[in-house]
This record gives sequence, structure tokens and C-alpha cells, in this order.
Amino acid sequence: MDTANNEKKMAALEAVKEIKDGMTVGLGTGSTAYYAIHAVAELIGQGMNLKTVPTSEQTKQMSIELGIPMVDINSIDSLDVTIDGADEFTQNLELIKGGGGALLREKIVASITKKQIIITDSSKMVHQLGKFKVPIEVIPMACSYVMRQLPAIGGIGLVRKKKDKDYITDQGNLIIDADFGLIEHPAVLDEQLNKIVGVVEHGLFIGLAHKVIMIKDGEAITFSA
Ligand SMILES: O=C[C@H](O)[C@H](O)[C@H](O)COP(=O)(O)O
Repeated sequence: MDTANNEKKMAALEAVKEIKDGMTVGLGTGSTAYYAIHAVAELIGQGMNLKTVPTSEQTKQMSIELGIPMVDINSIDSLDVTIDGADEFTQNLELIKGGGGALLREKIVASITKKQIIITDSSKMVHQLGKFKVPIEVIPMACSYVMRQLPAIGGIGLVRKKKDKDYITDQGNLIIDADFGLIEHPAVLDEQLNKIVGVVEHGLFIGLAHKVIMIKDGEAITFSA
């Protein structure tokens, strides 16, 4: 296993230590969350009684294959813990997520989670967000309107493609990957994006993470809110 994957796995194993019997657990999406999902399956295999909520169709499929019990998010008020990855994070626990297109369901799950734990390898920490483009999920009919609004708030967008076709999210929407340069005030941009009609959600996660566990040089480094 290469260093990055080793770090992802170690972070996942560290995070699942927070899971206790009887908890409801949110399962993130992506190559880092992958290791957490496997670790949760192992806990269940050892007899732990857990209910989970997946943050994407991809994670739901994995959960089915691994025999992980799931619960309808509309039948619960909150989740105890969610373990998810990130594309970038700062020490203030501001994040960019959505590189894998799952930001909308991830943000809904994070919003009702008591303890949102982000797990990363050592490449994801930044001093200022913005090298990674901010994914913006938009209603298809609003796509060009939203694109035209971005320069007024300092951004340039590109519609995400997959194999030469528009990338379609789990909710049937499009994603605009927007370059804002380094983001001075993520909370301000968060509000500006939320005000654009046709934007369903975006990948700036501000005030949602409670803890980031990053592995660097074989050690777990924890950042807490
Ligand atoms: O949409 C995808 C999610 O936000 C992922 O958690 C994020 O892109 C990080 O993915 P990975 O762990 O594969 O780097």
C-alpha cells in the first residue's frame, strides 16, 4: 500500500475508535471514507450493534455489499458520529469537500451529526482553502445563470465532466467546479454562494467538522473545534 493510502487507512482506524455500541453512524464518501466503511463493517462483524446512513449511492452500494445495516435518514433526528474525508482542510476546521460529487448528501448528514470526524492523509492540510476548486451543485436549468454570477464574487466556473459528458450527481444535478483563488473569508463565500438562485449546495463546509484526524509520518495529528 502506498503512503497516502496507508495514511488514509490509519486515519480511518483512529476515527472508528469513537464508535460505540448502539450508535447511529454517518458513512462518508471517497477513497478515505472507504477505509472507515470497511472498519465499520468489521465492528459489526465483531458484534457491535450499529445503524448507518450513507452519504452517496456509492457508499450505499458498499454498505449493501459489506452487510452494513442502514437506516432512513428521515426516520432519525440526529447521528452520533459521521466519518468522512475532505479535499482540503485548515486548522480552523474549514473544509472543501465534493471532489467525488457527494457534497450535498454529505452536508445534509453532517448537519444533523453530533460529532463530525474528518479523516485525511497528510496532503489535505492547507493554510488557506482554495487551491482545490469549490464544487457547486446546481439545478441543471440554472447552470449557465450560476456560471454568470460567479465572477461577481471572484470565481470562474467550469461544468464538471465525466467521460466527455456532464457529471450528474446522485440528486440529478450538475456540478460547477469554481476557482476563487485562495479564499480569504470562507464563511463570507459560503453565504454568497448560498444566495445564488439555482445553487443547491456547495463544497465549503464551515462550522460543520468537530474533529480532523490527519496522519503524517505515521502519527495521528488531531485538530478539534
Ligand atoms: O464528494 C466526495 C467527498 O467530499 C470526499 O470525501 C472528498 O472528495 C475526499 O475524497 P477522497 O477521500 O477520495 O480524497
